[in-house]
Amino acid sequence: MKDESFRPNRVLSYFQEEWKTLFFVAVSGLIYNLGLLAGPWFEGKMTGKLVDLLGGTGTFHQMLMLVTAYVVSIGIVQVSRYFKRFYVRRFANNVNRHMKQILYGTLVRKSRLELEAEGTGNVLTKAILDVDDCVEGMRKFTTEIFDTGVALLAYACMLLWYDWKLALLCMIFPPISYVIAEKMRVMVQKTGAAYKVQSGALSAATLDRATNAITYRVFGCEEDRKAAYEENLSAYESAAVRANIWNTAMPPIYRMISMTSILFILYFGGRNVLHEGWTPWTIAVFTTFLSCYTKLATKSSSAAKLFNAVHKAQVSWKRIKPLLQNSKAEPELPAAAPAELNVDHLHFAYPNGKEIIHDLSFQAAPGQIIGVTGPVACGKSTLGKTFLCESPYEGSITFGGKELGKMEKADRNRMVGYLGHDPELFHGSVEENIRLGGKEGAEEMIRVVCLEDEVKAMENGIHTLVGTGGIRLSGGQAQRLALARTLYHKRPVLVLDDPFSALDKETEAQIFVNLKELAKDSIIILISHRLYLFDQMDQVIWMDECHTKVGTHEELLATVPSYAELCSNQTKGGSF
Ligand SMILES: Nc1ncnc2c1ncn2[C@@H]1O[C@H](COP(=O)(O)OP(=O)(O)OP(=O)(O)O)[C@@H](O)[C@H]1O
Repeated sequence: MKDESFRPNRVLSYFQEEWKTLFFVAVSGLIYNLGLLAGPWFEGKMTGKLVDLLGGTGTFHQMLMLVTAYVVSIGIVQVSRYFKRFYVRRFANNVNRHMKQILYGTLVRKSRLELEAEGTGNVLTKAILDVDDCVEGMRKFTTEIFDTGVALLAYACMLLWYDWKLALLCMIFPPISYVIAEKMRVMVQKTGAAYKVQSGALSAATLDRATNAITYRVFGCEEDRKAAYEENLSAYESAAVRANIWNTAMPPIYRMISMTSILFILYFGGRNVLHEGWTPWTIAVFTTFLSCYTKLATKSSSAAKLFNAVHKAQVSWKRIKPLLQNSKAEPELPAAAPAELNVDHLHFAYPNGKEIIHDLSFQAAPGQIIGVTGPVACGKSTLGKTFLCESPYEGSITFGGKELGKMEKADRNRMVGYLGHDPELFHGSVEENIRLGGKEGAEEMIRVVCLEDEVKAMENGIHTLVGTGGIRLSGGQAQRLALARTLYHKRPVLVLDDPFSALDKETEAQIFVNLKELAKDSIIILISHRLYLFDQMDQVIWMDECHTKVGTHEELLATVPSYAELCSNQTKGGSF
Protein backbone atom coordinates (compact mmCIF):
# COMPACT_ATOMS: atom_id res chain seq x y z
CA MET A 1 0.00 0.00 0.00
CA LYS A 2 1.02 3.61 0.39
CA ASP A 3 4.22 4.80 2.01
CA GLU A 4 3.96 5.47 5.76
CA SER A 5 5.69 8.87 5.44
CA PHE A 6 3.05 10.02 2.96
CA ARG A 7 1.40 13.24 4.14
CA PRO A 8 -1.77 13.96 2.19
CA ASN A 9 -1.80 17.66 3.07
CA ARG A 10 1.65 18.23 1.53
CA VAL A 11 1.92 18.66 -2.25
CA LEU A 12 5.46 17.27 -2.26
CA SER A 13 4.21 13.93 -0.94
CA TYR A 14 2.22 13.35 -4.12
CA PHE A 15 5.31 14.01 -6.24
CA GLN A 16 7.39 11.69 -4.06
CA GLU A 17 4.81 8.96 -4.24
CA GLU A 18 4.86 9.05 -8.05
CA TRP A 19 8.64 9.08 -8.39
CA LYS A 20 8.72 6.16 -10.83
CA THR A 21 6.37 7.83 -13.28
CA LEU A 22 8.24 11.11 -12.81
CA PHE A 23 11.51 9.35 -13.61
CA PHE A 24 10.17 8.44 -17.07
CA VAL A 25 8.87 12.00 -17.43
CA ALA A 26 12.36 13.30 -16.63
CA VAL A 27 14.15 11.02 -19.12
CA SER A 28 11.74 11.64 -22.01
CA GLY A 29 11.51 15.34 -21.08
CA LEU A 30 15.28 15.80 -21.22
CA ILE A 31 15.57 14.04 -24.59
CA TYR A 32 12.69 16.11 -25.94
CA ASN A 33 13.95 19.48 -24.78
CA LEU A 34 17.60 18.99 -25.61
CA GLY A 35 16.46 17.62 -28.95
CA LEU A 36 14.55 20.84 -29.51
CA LEU A 37 17.83 22.73 -29.58
CA ALA A 38 18.72 20.85 -32.72
CA GLY A 39 15.87 22.67 -34.52
CA PRO A 40 17.35 26.20 -34.62
CA TRP A 41 20.85 24.77 -35.12
CA PHE A 42 19.76 22.80 -38.22
CA GLU A 43 17.70 25.74 -39.49
CA GLY A 44 20.76 28.00 -39.32
CA LYS A 45 22.97 25.36 -40.94
CA MET A 46 20.46 24.80 -43.74
CA THR A 47 20.16 28.53 -44.44
CA GLY A 48 23.97 28.75 -44.56
CA LYS A 49 24.14 25.71 -46.85
CA LEU A 50 21.49 27.24 -49.13
CA VAL A 51 23.57 30.41 -49.43
CA ASP A 52 26.62 28.21 -50.26
CA LEU A 53 24.57 26.23 -52.80
CA LEU A 54 23.41 29.41 -54.53
CA GLY A 55 26.96 30.77 -54.44
CA GLY A 56 28.23 27.54 -56.02
CA THR A 57 30.41 26.47 -53.02
CA GLY A 58 28.10 23.77 -51.59
CA THR A 59 26.75 20.52 -53.05
CA PHE A 60 23.22 19.19 -53.27
CA HIS A 61 24.35 15.97 -51.52
CA GLN A 62 25.50 17.97 -48.43
CA MET A 63 22.16 19.74 -48.34
CA LEU A 64 20.33 16.39 -48.60
CA MET A 65 22.33 14.96 -45.68
CA LEU A 66 21.54 18.01 -43.61
CA VAL A 67 17.81 17.81 -44.35
CA THR A 68 17.76 14.05 -43.56
CA ALA A 69 19.52 14.61 -40.22
CA TYR A 70 17.03 17.42 -39.48
CA VAL A 71 14.04 15.13 -40.17
CA VAL A 72 15.51 12.32 -38.01
CA SER A 73 16.10 14.75 -35.13
CA ILE A 74 12.47 15.95 -35.43
CA GLY A 75 11.35 12.28 -35.31
CA ILE A 76 13.32 11.62 -32.10
CA VAL A 77 12.02 14.79 -30.52
CA GLN A 78 8.40 13.94 -31.34
CA VAL A 79 8.63 10.36 -30.06
CA SER A 80 10.14 11.52 -26.78
CA ARG A 81 7.46 14.21 -26.59
CA TYR A 82 4.80 11.51 -26.93
CA PHE A 83 6.32 9.49 -24.06
CA LYS A 84 6.75 12.56 -21.90
CA ARG A 85 3.08 13.52 -22.37
CA PHE A 86 1.96 9.96 -21.73
CA TYR A 87 3.81 9.76 -18.41
CA VAL A 88 2.78 13.25 -17.31
CA ARG A 89 -0.86 12.33 -17.94
CA ARG A 90 -0.39 9.10 -16.01
CA PHE A 91 1.14 11.06 -13.12
CA ALA A 92 -1.83 13.46 -13.14
CA ASN A 93 -4.39 10.64 -13.24
CA ASN A 94 -2.72 8.79 -10.36
CA VAL A 95 -2.56 11.91 -8.19
CA ASN A 96 -6.15 12.85 -9.06
CA ARG A 97 -7.45 9.42 -8.09
CA HIS A 98 -5.44 9.33 -4.86
CA MET A 99 -6.48 12.85 -3.80
CA LYS A 100 -10.14 12.09 -4.47
CA GLN A 101 -9.88 8.85 -2.47
CA ILE A 102 -8.40 10.71 0.51
CA LEU A 103 -10.97 13.50 0.26
CA TYR A 104 -13.79 11.00 0.02
CA GLY A 105 -12.41 9.17 3.06
CA THR A 106 -12.41 12.41 5.04
CA LEU A 107 -15.88 13.45 3.92
CA VAL A 108 -17.54 10.17 4.86
CA ARG A 109 -16.02 10.42 8.31
CA LYS A 110 -17.22 13.96 8.90
CA SER A 111 -20.16 14.37 11.19
CA ARG A 112 -23.56 15.33 9.84
CA LEU A 113 -23.27 18.72 11.56
CA GLU A 114 -19.92 19.52 9.98
CA LEU A 115 -21.18 18.63 6.51
CA GLU A 116 -24.34 20.68 6.97
CA ALA A 117 -22.25 23.62 8.13
CA GLU A 118 -20.07 23.37 5.05
CA GLY A 119 -22.93 23.16 2.54
CA THR A 120 -23.53 20.26 0.17
CA GLY A 121 -22.72 22.21 -2.99
CA ASN A 122 -19.45 23.40 -1.56
CA VAL A 123 -18.49 19.89 -0.53
CA LEU A 124 -19.29 18.53 -4.00
CA THR A 125 -17.25 21.29 -5.60
CA LYS A 126 -14.32 20.52 -3.36
CA ALA A 127 -14.53 16.82 -4.03
CA ILE A 128 -14.54 17.20 -7.81
CA LEU A 129 -13.60 20.60 -9.23
CA ASP A 130 -10.95 21.65 -6.73
CA VAL A 131 -9.09 18.36 -6.97
CA ASP A 132 -9.19 18.60 -10.79
CA ASP A 133 -7.83 22.17 -10.75
CA CYS A 134 -5.19 21.32 -8.26
CA VAL A 135 -3.94 18.31 -10.19
CA GLU A 136 -4.08 20.32 -13.42
CA GLY A 137 -1.71 22.84 -11.81
CA MET A 138 0.61 20.02 -10.74
CA ARG A 139 0.48 18.53 -14.25
CA LYS A 140 1.31 21.85 -15.90
CA PHE A 141 4.10 22.43 -13.41
CA THR A 142 5.60 19.00 -14.17
CA THR A 143 5.31 19.55 -17.91
CA GLU A 144 6.69 23.06 -17.84
CA ILE A 145 9.67 22.17 -15.65
CA PHE A 146 10.99 20.44 -18.77
CA ASP A 147 9.21 22.18 -21.58
CA THR A 148 9.99 25.57 -20.15
CA GLY A 149 12.71 25.28 -17.51
CA VAL A 150 15.15 23.00 -19.34
CA ALA A 151 14.36 24.44 -22.76
CA LEU A 152 14.80 28.04 -21.58
CA LEU A 153 18.15 27.22 -20.04
CA ALA A 154 19.33 25.48 -23.18
CA TYR A 155 18.18 28.31 -25.46
CA ALA A 156 19.73 30.91 -23.19
CA CYS A 157 23.10 29.10 -23.25
CA MET A 158 22.98 28.92 -27.05
CA LEU A 159 22.21 32.66 -27.36
CA LEU A 160 25.02 33.57 -24.95
CA TRP A 161 27.39 31.43 -26.96
CA TYR A 162 26.66 33.32 -30.21
CA ASP A 163 26.73 36.90 -28.80
CA TRP A 164 26.61 37.33 -25.05
CA LYS A 165 26.00 41.10 -25.13
CA LEU A 166 23.05 40.89 -27.47
CA ALA A 167 21.79 37.82 -25.62
CA LEU A 168 21.80 39.65 -22.28
CA LEU A 169 20.07 42.67 -23.84
CA CYS A 170 17.31 40.49 -25.30
CA MET A 171 16.86 38.45 -22.16
CA ILE A 172 15.84 41.48 -20.10
CA PHE A 173 12.32 41.34 -21.53
CA PRO A 174 11.06 37.86 -20.59
CA PRO A 175 11.71 38.50 -16.85
CA ILE A 176 9.70 41.72 -17.16
CA SER A 177 6.76 39.62 -18.36
CA TYR A 178 7.27 37.29 -15.36
CA VAL A 179 7.19 40.20 -12.95
CA ILE A 180 3.96 41.49 -14.51
CA ALA A 181 2.47 37.98 -14.35
CA GLU A 182 3.36 37.82 -10.66
CA LYS A 183 1.72 41.21 -10.05
CA MET A 184 -1.45 40.01 -11.77
CA ARG A 185 -1.56 36.94 -9.53
CA VAL A 186 -3.92 38.58 -7.05
CA MET A 187 -6.59 39.17 -9.69
CA VAL A 188 -6.27 35.64 -11.07
CA GLN A 189 -6.64 34.22 -7.55
CA LYS A 190 -9.46 36.54 -6.56
CA THR A 191 -11.59 35.87 -9.63
CA GLY A 192 -10.74 32.15 -9.41
CA ALA A 193 -11.94 31.99 -5.79
CA ALA A 194 -15.15 33.87 -6.63
CA TYR A 195 -15.80 31.42 -9.46
CA LYS A 196 -15.38 28.48 -7.08
CA VAL A 197 -17.86 29.96 -4.61
CA GLN A 198 -20.45 30.43 -7.37
CA SER A 199 -19.81 26.95 -8.64
CA GLY A 200 -20.56 25.59 -5.14
CA ALA A 201 -23.77 27.62 -4.95
CA LEU A 202 -24.86 26.32 -8.35
CA SER A 203 -24.20 22.70 -7.32
CA ALA A 204 -26.31 23.24 -4.19
CA ALA A 205 -29.13 24.81 -6.22
CA THR A 206 -29.04 21.95 -8.74
CA LEU A 207 -29.18 19.36 -5.99
CA ASP A 208 -32.02 21.18 -4.27
CA ARG A 209 -33.93 21.43 -7.56
CA ALA A 210 -33.53 17.70 -8.26
CA THR A 211 -34.17 16.47 -4.71
CA ASN A 212 -37.26 18.55 -4.10
CA ALA A 213 -38.64 18.47 -7.65
CA ILE A 214 -41.92 16.80 -6.67
CA THR A 215 -42.59 19.19 -3.80
CA TYR A 216 -41.98 22.22 -6.00
CA ARG A 217 -44.27 20.79 -8.70
CA VAL A 218 -47.08 19.90 -6.29
CA PHE A 219 -46.99 23.31 -4.64
CA GLY A 220 -46.71 25.16 -7.94
CA CYS A 221 -43.34 26.69 -7.04
CA GLU A 222 -41.59 25.54 -10.20
CA GLU A 223 -41.47 28.99 -11.79
CA ASP A 224 -40.08 30.54 -8.59
CA ARG A 225 -37.44 27.84 -8.30
CA LYS A 226 -36.60 28.18 -11.97
CA ALA A 227 -36.07 31.91 -11.50
CA ALA A 228 -33.89 31.29 -8.44
CA TYR A 229 -31.91 28.71 -10.37
CA GLU A 230 -31.49 31.09 -13.34
CA GLU A 231 -30.18 33.71 -10.92
CA ASN A 232 -27.58 31.25 -9.66
CA LEU A 233 -26.70 30.30 -13.20
CA SER A 234 -26.19 33.94 -14.23
CA ALA A 235 -24.01 34.63 -11.20
CA TYR A 236 -22.01 31.50 -12.03
CA GLU A 237 -21.60 32.55 -15.68
CA SER A 238 -20.46 36.06 -14.76
CA ALA A 239 -17.95 34.67 -12.27
CA ALA A 240 -16.71 32.16 -14.88
CA VAL A 241 -16.29 34.90 -17.51
CA ARG A 242 -14.39 37.14 -15.10
CA ALA A 243 -12.11 34.28 -14.03
CA ASN A 244 -11.55 33.31 -17.65
CA ILE A 245 -10.70 36.83 -18.77
CA TRP A 246 -7.96 37.14 -16.18
CA ASN A 247 -6.79 33.66 -17.01
CA THR A 248 -6.59 34.03 -20.78
CA ALA A 249 -6.17 37.74 -21.50
CA MET A 250 -2.80 38.08 -19.82
CA PRO A 251 -0.62 35.52 -21.64
CA PRO A 252 -0.72 37.37 -25.03
CA ILE A 253 0.40 40.54 -23.27
CA TYR A 254 3.29 38.72 -21.61
CA ARG A 255 4.23 37.37 -25.02
CA MET A 256 4.24 40.78 -26.68
CA ILE A 257 6.57 42.08 -24.01
CA SER A 258 8.94 39.15 -24.53
CA MET A 259 8.91 39.69 -28.29
CA THR A 260 10.10 43.32 -28.03
CA SER A 261 13.66 41.99 -28.15
CA ILE A 262 13.20 41.00 -31.81
CA LEU A 263 13.76 44.68 -32.71
CA PHE A 264 17.18 44.56 -31.02
CA ILE A 265 18.11 41.34 -32.80
CA LEU A 266 17.19 42.81 -36.18
CA TYR A 267 19.30 45.91 -35.53
CA PHE A 268 22.32 44.53 -33.65
CA GLY A 269 22.23 41.12 -35.38
CA GLY A 270 22.16 42.92 -38.78
CA ARG A 271 25.23 44.92 -37.72
CA ASN A 272 26.95 41.65 -36.73
CA VAL A 273 26.28 40.20 -40.18
CA LEU A 274 27.71 43.39 -41.74
CA HIS A 275 30.70 42.89 -39.40
CA GLU A 276 29.99 46.25 -37.73
CA GLY A 277 28.64 44.89 -34.44
CA TRP A 278 29.92 43.15 -31.31
CA THR A 279 30.63 39.75 -32.94
CA PRO A 280 31.08 38.93 -36.64
CA TRP A 281 28.21 36.66 -37.79
CA THR A 282 27.30 34.71 -40.90
CA ILE A 283 23.72 34.72 -42.15
CA ALA A 284 23.38 31.16 -40.75
CA VAL A 285 24.25 32.36 -37.23
CA PHE A 286 21.84 35.28 -37.56
CA THR A 287 19.01 32.85 -38.51
CA THR A 288 19.89 30.47 -35.66
CA PHE A 289 19.99 33.32 -33.14
CA LEU A 290 16.65 34.76 -34.27
CA SER A 291 14.96 31.36 -34.33
CA CYS A 292 16.43 30.47 -30.95
CA TYR A 293 15.25 33.71 -29.37
CA THR A 294 11.73 33.38 -30.83
CA LYS A 295 11.51 29.93 -29.24
CA LEU A 296 12.86 31.27 -25.92
CA ALA A 297 10.27 34.09 -25.93
CA THR A 298 7.45 31.66 -26.73
CA LYS A 299 8.60 29.39 -23.96
CA SER A 300 8.79 32.22 -21.47
CA SER A 301 5.18 33.12 -22.25
CA SER A 302 4.33 29.49 -21.36
CA ALA A 303 6.09 30.15 -18.08
CA ALA A 304 3.70 33.05 -17.49
CA LYS A 305 0.82 30.72 -18.34
CA LEU A 306 2.27 28.31 -15.84
CA PHE A 307 2.11 31.01 -13.16
CA ASN A 308 -1.59 31.40 -13.87
CA ALA A 309 -2.20 27.65 -13.66
CA VAL A 310 -0.23 27.37 -10.43
CA HIS A 311 -2.07 30.33 -8.85
CA LYS A 312 -5.38 28.78 -9.82
CA ALA A 313 -4.24 25.49 -8.30
CA GLN A 314 -3.21 27.31 -5.11
CA VAL A 315 -6.79 28.55 -4.67
CA SER A 316 -8.10 25.01 -4.94
CA TRP A 317 -5.34 23.59 -2.77
CA LYS A 318 -6.19 26.02 0.04
CA ARG A 319 -9.81 24.85 -0.08
CA ILE A 320 -9.11 21.13 -0.04
CA LYS A 321 -6.00 21.06 2.15
CA PRO A 322 -7.94 20.90 5.45
CA LEU A 323 -9.86 17.91 4.06
CA LEU A 324 -6.78 16.00 2.97
CA GLN A 325 -6.06 14.08 6.13
CA ASN A 326 -4.66 10.67 6.77
CA SER A 327 -7.92 8.84 6.90
CA LYS A 328 -7.16 5.19 6.76
CA ALA A 329 -10.40 3.31 7.02
CA GLU A 330 -10.93 2.68 10.69
CA PRO A 331 -11.38 -1.06 11.06
CA GLU A 332 -14.69 -1.88 12.66
CA LEU A 333 -13.89 -2.79 16.24
CA PRO A 334 -15.93 -5.48 17.98
CA ALA A 335 -18.96 -4.23 19.91
CA ALA A 336 -18.37 -3.28 23.54
CA ALA A 337 -19.63 -5.61 26.27
CA PRO A 338 -23.10 -4.95 27.75
CA ALA A 339 -23.10 -2.52 30.65
CA GLU A 340 -25.25 0.03 32.48
CA LEU A 341 -26.21 3.32 30.88
CA ASN A 342 -26.42 6.26 33.22
CA VAL A 343 -27.78 9.64 32.13
CA ASP A 344 -27.35 12.21 34.85
CA HIS A 345 -28.67 15.81 34.85
CA LEU A 346 -28.35 16.02 31.07
CA HIS A 347 -28.79 19.44 29.43
CA PHE A 348 -28.53 20.14 25.75
CA ALA A 349 -28.84 23.34 23.73
CA TYR A 350 -28.08 23.98 20.04
CA PRO A 351 -25.46 26.63 19.26
CA ASN A 352 -28.29 29.12 18.67
CA GLY A 353 -28.94 28.89 22.42
CA LYS A 354 -32.30 27.12 22.24
CA GLU A 355 -32.47 24.61 25.10
CA ILE A 356 -33.93 21.28 24.03
CA ILE A 357 -33.11 18.93 26.92
CA HIS A 358 -33.40 20.18 30.48
CA ASP A 359 -32.11 18.14 33.39
CA LEU A 360 -32.82 14.62 32.21
CA SER A 361 -31.70 11.69 34.35
CA PHE A 362 -32.35 7.97 33.95
CA GLN A 363 -30.55 4.63 34.20
CA ALA A 364 -30.90 1.58 32.00
CA ALA A 365 -29.59 -1.97 32.36
CA PRO A 366 -28.75 -4.40 29.52
CA GLY A 367 -31.92 -5.87 28.02
CA GLN A 368 -34.07 -2.84 28.81
CA ILE A 369 -36.06 -0.88 26.25
CA ILE A 370 -36.60 2.83 26.88
CA GLY A 371 -39.41 4.50 24.93
CA VAL A 372 -39.07 8.21 24.11
CA THR A 373 -42.07 10.21 23.00
CA GLY A 374 -43.67 13.65 23.15
CA PRO A 375 -45.30 16.28 20.96
CA VAL A 376 -43.93 17.20 17.53
CA ALA A 377 -40.56 18.99 17.66
CA CYS A 378 -40.17 18.51 21.41
CA GLY A 379 -36.58 17.26 20.94
CA LYS A 380 -36.88 13.45 20.63
CA SER A 381 -34.43 13.20 17.72
CA THR A 382 -32.12 15.65 19.45
CA LEU A 383 -32.04 13.37 22.50
CA GLY A 384 -31.24 10.40 20.21
CA LYS A 385 -28.39 12.28 18.54
CA THR A 386 -26.99 13.41 21.88
CA PHE A 387 -25.73 9.83 22.32
CA LEU A 388 -23.63 10.32 19.18
CA CYS A 389 -21.92 13.30 20.87
CA GLU A 390 -21.84 15.34 17.67
CA SER A 391 -22.36 18.47 19.78
CA PRO A 392 -21.28 18.98 23.38
CA TYR A 393 -23.78 18.41 26.19
CA GLU A 394 -23.85 19.34 29.85
CA GLY A 395 -24.29 16.81 32.61
CA SER A 396 -23.22 13.26 32.05
CA ILE A 397 -23.90 10.18 29.93
CA THR A 398 -21.86 7.21 31.06
CA PHE A 399 -21.74 3.71 29.69
CA GLY A 400 -20.05 1.15 31.92
CA GLY A 401 -18.89 4.09 34.04
CA LYS A 402 -17.16 5.88 31.14
CA GLU A 403 -18.28 9.30 29.92
CA LEU A 404 -19.43 9.08 26.28
CA GLY A 405 -18.45 12.67 25.45
CA LYS A 406 -14.85 12.10 26.56
CA MET A 407 -14.31 8.90 24.63
CA GLU A 408 -12.45 8.50 21.36
CA LYS A 409 -14.92 8.34 18.48
CA ALA A 410 -13.85 4.77 17.66
CA ASP A 411 -14.58 3.63 21.24
CA ARG A 412 -17.95 5.35 21.25
CA ASN A 413 -18.77 3.67 17.94
CA ARG A 414 -18.32 0.31 19.66
CA MET A 415 -21.01 1.22 22.16
CA VAL A 416 -23.70 3.16 20.39
CA GLY A 417 -25.65 2.06 17.30
CA TYR A 418 -27.91 4.66 15.69
CA LEU A 419 -30.74 4.66 13.17
CA GLY A 420 -31.95 8.11 12.12
CA HIS A 421 -35.02 9.27 10.19
CA ASP A 422 -33.33 8.94 6.83
CA PRO A 423 -32.63 5.31 5.76
CA GLU A 424 -29.45 6.50 3.92
CA LEU A 425 -29.23 3.59 1.51
CA PHE A 426 -26.24 3.63 -0.82
CA HIS A 427 -25.78 2.23 -4.31
CA GLY A 428 -25.16 -1.46 -3.74
CA SER A 429 -27.01 -4.73 -3.20
CA VAL A 430 -29.48 -5.36 -0.37
CA GLU A 431 -26.83 -7.53 1.25
CA GLU A 432 -24.07 -4.91 0.92
CA ASN A 433 -26.36 -2.26 2.37
CA ILE A 434 -26.86 -4.41 5.44
CA ARG A 435 -23.31 -5.65 5.87
CA LEU A 436 -21.61 -2.33 5.14
CA GLY A 437 -18.15 -3.78 5.47
CA GLY A 438 -19.20 -6.76 7.63
CA LYS A 439 -18.15 -10.24 6.46
CA GLU A 440 -20.92 -12.66 7.41
CA GLY A 441 -24.31 -13.08 5.78
CA ALA A 442 -27.19 -10.67 6.24
CA GLU A 443 -30.12 -13.12 5.94
CA GLU A 444 -30.79 -13.30 9.67
CA MET A 445 -31.35 -9.54 9.90
CA ILE A 446 -33.64 -9.61 6.87
CA ARG A 447 -35.80 -12.08 8.80
CA VAL A 448 -35.70 -9.99 11.98
CA VAL A 449 -37.05 -6.93 10.17
CA CYS A 450 -39.73 -9.01 8.36
CA LEU A 451 -38.31 -8.28 4.90
CA GLU A 452 -37.69 -11.91 3.94
CA ASP A 453 -40.57 -12.43 1.53
CA GLU A 454 -40.12 -9.09 -0.17
CA VAL A 455 -36.39 -9.66 -0.75
CA LYS A 456 -37.10 -13.16 -2.11
CA ALA A 457 -39.55 -11.66 -4.57
CA MET A 458 -36.92 -9.23 -5.90
CA GLU A 459 -35.32 -10.11 -9.22
CA ASN A 460 -31.89 -10.93 -7.76
CA GLY A 461 -32.99 -11.57 -4.21
CA ILE A 462 -30.43 -10.40 -1.67
CA HIS A 463 -28.13 -9.31 -4.51
CA THR A 464 -30.66 -6.87 -5.95
CA LEU A 465 -29.25 -3.37 -6.35
CA VAL A 466 -30.87 -0.58 -4.36
CA GLY A 467 -30.00 3.08 -3.77
CA THR A 468 -29.12 5.42 -6.63
CA GLY A 469 -29.51 3.50 -9.88
CA GLY A 470 -31.02 0.43 -8.17
CA ILE A 471 -34.63 -0.63 -7.74
CA ARG A 472 -36.96 1.75 -5.97
CA LEU A 473 -37.92 0.56 -2.50
CA SER A 474 -41.06 1.67 -0.70
CA GLY A 475 -40.62 3.92 2.35
CA GLY A 476 -41.34 0.97 4.68
CA GLN A 477 -38.90 -1.33 2.84
CA ALA A 478 -36.12 1.25 2.95
CA GLN A 479 -36.79 1.83 6.64
CA ARG A 480 -36.61 -1.89 7.45
CA LEU A 481 -33.45 -2.33 5.37
CA ALA A 482 -31.81 0.48 7.34
CA LEU A 483 -32.98 -1.12 10.58
CA ALA A 484 -31.50 -4.45 9.46
CA ARG A 485 -28.15 -2.68 8.94
CA THR A 486 -28.26 -1.12 12.40
CA LEU A 487 -29.06 -4.46 14.01
CA TYR A 488 -26.43 -6.29 11.96
CA HIS A 489 -23.75 -4.06 13.49
CA LYS A 490 -24.69 -5.06 17.01
CA ARG A 491 -24.04 -2.53 19.78
CA PRO A 492 -24.85 -2.58 23.51
CA VAL A 493 -26.79 0.70 23.15
CA LEU A 494 -29.16 1.06 20.18
CA VAL A 495 -30.81 4.40 19.46
CA LEU A 496 -33.67 3.89 16.99
CA ASP A 497 -35.39 7.09 15.85
CA ASP A 498 -38.93 6.30 14.70
CA PRO A 499 -37.96 3.02 13.01
CA PHE A 500 -41.57 1.88 12.48
CA SER A 501 -43.17 5.11 11.26
CA ALA A 502 -43.78 3.74 7.74
CA LEU A 503 -44.99 0.28 8.82
CA ASP A 504 -48.38 -1.25 9.51
CA LYS A 505 -49.30 -2.24 13.05
CA GLU A 506 -48.85 -6.01 12.61
CA THR A 507 -45.41 -5.73 11.02
CA GLU A 508 -44.33 -3.28 13.71
CA ALA A 509 -45.47 -5.66 16.47
CA GLN A 510 -43.68 -8.61 14.86
CA ILE A 511 -40.43 -6.70 14.40
CA PHE A 512 -40.64 -5.54 18.02
CA VAL A 513 -40.87 -9.16 19.20
CA ASN A 514 -37.90 -10.13 17.01
CA LEU A 515 -35.95 -7.11 18.18
CA LYS A 516 -36.42 -7.96 21.85
CA GLU A 517 -35.21 -11.48 21.18
CA LEU A 518 -32.22 -10.39 19.11
CA ALA A 519 -31.02 -7.57 21.35
CA LYS A 520 -31.62 -9.31 24.69
CA ASP A 521 -28.52 -7.82 26.25
CA SER A 522 -28.61 -4.42 24.54
CA ILE A 523 -30.21 -1.23 25.81
CA ILE A 524 -32.67 0.03 23.21
CA ILE A 525 -33.74 3.67 23.15
CA LEU A 526 -36.80 3.67 20.93
CA ILE A 527 -38.07 7.06 19.79
CA SER A 528 -41.63 6.99 18.48
CA HIS A 529 -44.80 8.97 17.95
CA ARG A 530 -46.92 5.84 18.14
CA LEU A 531 -47.49 4.53 21.62
CA TYR A 532 -49.29 1.22 21.47
CA LEU A 533 -46.05 -0.72 22.14
CA PHE A 534 -45.15 1.59 25.01
CA ASP A 535 -46.80 -0.59 27.63
CA GLN A 536 -44.03 -3.12 26.86
CA MET A 537 -41.24 -0.63 27.53
CA ASP A 538 -39.19 -0.86 30.71
CA GLN A 539 -39.22 2.93 31.04
CA VAL A 540 -40.75 5.82 29.13
CA ILE A 541 -39.29 9.31 28.69
CA TRP A 542 -41.90 11.98 28.01
CA MET A 543 -40.49 15.19 26.49
CA ASP A 544 -42.37 18.46 26.29
CA GLU A 545 -40.91 21.93 25.80
CA CYS A 546 -37.48 20.79 27.00
CA HIS A 547 -38.89 19.34 30.22
CA THR A 548 -38.75 15.62 30.66
CA LYS A 549 -40.53 13.08 32.80
CA VAL A 550 -39.22 9.54 33.27
CA GLY A 551 -41.18 6.56 34.59
CA THR A 552 -42.92 3.35 33.65
CA HIS A 553 -45.81 3.50 31.19
CA GLU A 554 -48.26 3.18 34.07
CA GLU A 555 -46.57 5.88 36.16
CA LEU A 556 -46.66 8.35 33.28
CA LEU A 557 -50.30 7.50 32.53
CA ALA A 558 -51.07 8.45 36.11
CA THR A 559 -48.88 11.55 36.38
CA VAL A 560 -48.60 13.13 32.90
CA PRO A 561 -52.04 14.08 31.51
CA SER A 562 -50.65 14.84 27.99
CA TYR A 563 -49.14 11.35 27.81
CA ALA A 564 -52.36 9.75 29.05
CA GLU A 565 -54.35 11.75 26.48
CA LEU A 566 -52.04 10.78 23.61
CA CYS A 567 -52.23 7.09 24.57
CA SER A 568 -55.96 7.23 24.90
CA ASN A 569 -56.35 8.93 21.50
CA GLN A 570 -54.20 6.32 19.82
CA THR A 571 -55.72 3.26 21.47
CA LYS A 572 -59.18 4.48 20.53
CA GLY A 573 -58.05 3.79 17.00
CA GLY A 574 -57.72 7.48 16.24
CA SER A 575 -54.45 7.85 14.42
CA PHE A 576 -53.45 4.33 13.43
N1 LIG B 1 -29.21 21.45 14.10
C1 LIG B 1 -30.12 22.18 14.74
N2 LIG B 1 -29.85 23.45 15.09
C2 LIG B 1 -30.75 24.20 15.77
N3 LIG B 1 -31.98 23.77 16.11
C3 LIG B 1 -32.32 22.52 15.77
C4 LIG B 1 -31.42 21.66 15.06
N4 LIG B 1 -32.02 20.47 14.86
C5 LIG B 1 -33.24 20.57 15.42
N5 LIG B 1 -33.42 21.79 15.96
C6 LIG B 1 -34.59 22.28 16.67
O1 LIG B 1 -34.72 21.51 17.85
C7 LIG B 1 -36.09 21.27 18.12
C8 LIG B 1 -36.32 19.78 18.32
O2 LIG B 1 -36.06 19.12 17.10
P1 LIG B 1 -36.10 17.53 17.01
O3 LIG B 1 -35.89 17.13 15.60
O4 LIG B 1 -35.18 16.98 18.02
O5 LIG B 1 -37.60 17.25 17.46
P2 LIG B 1 -38.45 15.92 17.38
O6 LIG B 1 -39.22 15.83 18.62
O7 LIG B 1 -37.58 14.76 17.03
O8 LIG B 1 -39.38 16.26 16.15
P3 LIG B 1 -40.40 15.29 15.39
O9 LIG B 1 -41.54 15.06 16.33
O10 LIG B 1 -40.82 16.11 14.23
O11 LIG B 1 -39.69 14.04 15.05
C9 LIG B 1 -36.89 21.84 16.96
O12 LIG B 1 -37.42 23.08 17.36
C10 LIG B 1 -35.85 22.03 15.88
O13 LIG B 1 -36.16 23.16 15.11
